[in-house]
Amino acid sequence: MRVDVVSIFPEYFAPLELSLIGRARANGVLQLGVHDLRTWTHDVHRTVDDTPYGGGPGMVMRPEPWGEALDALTPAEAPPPRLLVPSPAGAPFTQAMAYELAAEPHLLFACGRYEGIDQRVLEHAATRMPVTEVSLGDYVLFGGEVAVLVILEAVTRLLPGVLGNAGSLDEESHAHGLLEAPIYTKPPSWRGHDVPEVLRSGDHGKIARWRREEGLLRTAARRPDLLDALPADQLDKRDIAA
Ligand SMILES: COc1cccc(COC(=O)c2cn[nH]c2)c1
Repeated sequence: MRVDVVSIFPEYFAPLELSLIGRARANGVLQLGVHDLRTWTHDVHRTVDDTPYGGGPGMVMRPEPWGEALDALTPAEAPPPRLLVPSPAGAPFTQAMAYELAAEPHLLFACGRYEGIDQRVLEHAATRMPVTEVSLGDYVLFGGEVAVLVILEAVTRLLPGVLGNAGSLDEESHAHGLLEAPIYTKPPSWRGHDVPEVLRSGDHGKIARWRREEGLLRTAARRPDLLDALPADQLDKRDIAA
């Protein structure tokens, strides 16, 4: 997968050299390009923002530098990249979207700052490539950079060969639309707290049932919204005989 990121703070992405994403790059699973938006400015002050039409606080990112940046990063002959714009006004980012993005050959991230990017940038881009504004949650950050780090981590770990034990993918939270059950390791007793007996029983059927039950109870307690989203056949309300 190729990923390009455009930002006025390209140094935000230095950490990507480290940890798993660094390994993904090393073994060629991920090609990452980080670009400074100011590359595509031509004035002596390298201006990327201006005041908002219609008034209001803050500044807006000008369309011209973005237009030239997206042109430069959208190769004419190859299939167009998918443009992702982290934004408080975006569609919720979910594990399902992470899987969807992990299947894309080329992602192009636009990091907004200030009050945002002139809307015409997205309108024009949409005539050449798929454009998705994506939200990580109902709060406002200074800019899209941190959101891109989150999305890239969620997506990269789904790429083949990035996670050592692929098994850990299909049992994690949100893999089945539910929260994961509690997990334990040695010692069997620690500061008076014991590991649930069932997990040490060796009865794998019983363990699987216990984990599903615990996952359902946790989901009902912390994320009832996820229960409502479950396909009917996956959830027998009696399962949560609390
Ligand atoms: C595109 O314009 C802007 C403007 C301001 C901040 C940002 C960064 O994104 C967020 O703040 C965000 C993403 N998910 N939840 C919050 C983008």
